[in-house]
Amino acid sequence: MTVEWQTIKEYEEILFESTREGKVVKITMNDPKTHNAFTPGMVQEMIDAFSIARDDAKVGVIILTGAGDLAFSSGGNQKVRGNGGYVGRDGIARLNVLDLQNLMQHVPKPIIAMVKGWSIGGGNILQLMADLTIAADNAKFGQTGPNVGSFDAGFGTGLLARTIGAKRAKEVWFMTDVYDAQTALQWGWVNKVVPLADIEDTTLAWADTMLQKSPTALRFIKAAANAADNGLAGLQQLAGDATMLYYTTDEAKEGRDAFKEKREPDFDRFPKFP
Ligand SMILES: CC(C)(COP(=O)(O)OP(=O)(O)OC[C@H]1O[C@@H](n2cnc3c(N)ncnc32)[C@H](O)[C@@H]1OP(=O)(O)O)[C@@H](O)C(=O)NCCC(=O)NCCSC(=O)c1cc(O)c2ccccc2c1O
Repeated sequence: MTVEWQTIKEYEEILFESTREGKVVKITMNDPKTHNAFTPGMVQEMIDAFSIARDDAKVGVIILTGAGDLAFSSGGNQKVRGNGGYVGRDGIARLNVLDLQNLMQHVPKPIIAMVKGWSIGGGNILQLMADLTIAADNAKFGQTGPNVGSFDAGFGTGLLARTIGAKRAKEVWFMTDVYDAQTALQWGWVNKVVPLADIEDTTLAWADTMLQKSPTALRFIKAAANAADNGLAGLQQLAGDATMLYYTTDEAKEGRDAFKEKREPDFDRFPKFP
């Protein structure tokens, strides 16, 4: 089925669109001539788009994908790699994809990676950071770091090991082989494999299902799923969500209002639940 996408904001290196009356947004890495390799500029644009999606209370699900049918992403653009990182329009070398990885874990809404073709290097780590992955039957997964003088020893190694198992993660990094979609499915690297022609419909069907669920429940499940692995940062996320909920209660409002009204708070009337 053809889906109508509306542009939310114009960028140079990504597309940022919405459908379902703004409830589902799609961020598309848009440089098909390099298999959607990312530059610092493209990463900065994705950070901006994810931040907009995070702040928009209408948005329930975020899709991350690559332009065209041949690639999700081939990772960091080696043609702009300098010394100490990837060099952006400002001439500064940086690894700002690490900021994007963190943001993807902090955005309190489900992120679906919609993977067609190559999912390689840092691109594959972005699909790993997504909460769910729908892969087309032409998808190919792998890490190339040791071939090109790079590695991601953070989420790219640790989260991969937690996702597909330590032995398999080490194989992926040490051997730098390419794995097809069925193998990725069997290893728990992706959630579902569908024919290429069906991938957008399937991804939207999953998004539609999640839109029917309690957004607060999904928010806490995402935070809880990441909390133990992320130490105090994971606890901070979960605790921040709890504080946000607490602020909506009459009990918390009483504390705020008493301060503003220069009186003692009356917390005695609130139940002490078991
Ligand atoms: C992905 C491929 C296996 C596809 O091979 P294929 O034969 O199908 O296509 P071509 O090789 O002919 O590619 C077509 C066209 O695209 C250009 N291209 C492909 N990938 C990149 C890339 N990553 N950067 C720049 N350009 C790319 C290619 O040169 C061709 O254009 P021409 O004009 O030259 O014809 C194969 O392309 C491939 O292996 N690509 C490289 C994959 C790779 O090594 N990626 C980088 C890994 S490192 C990384 O991503 C990374 C990024 C970070 O930001 C990190 C941050 C912190 C820690 C670690 C990081 C990290 O590891």
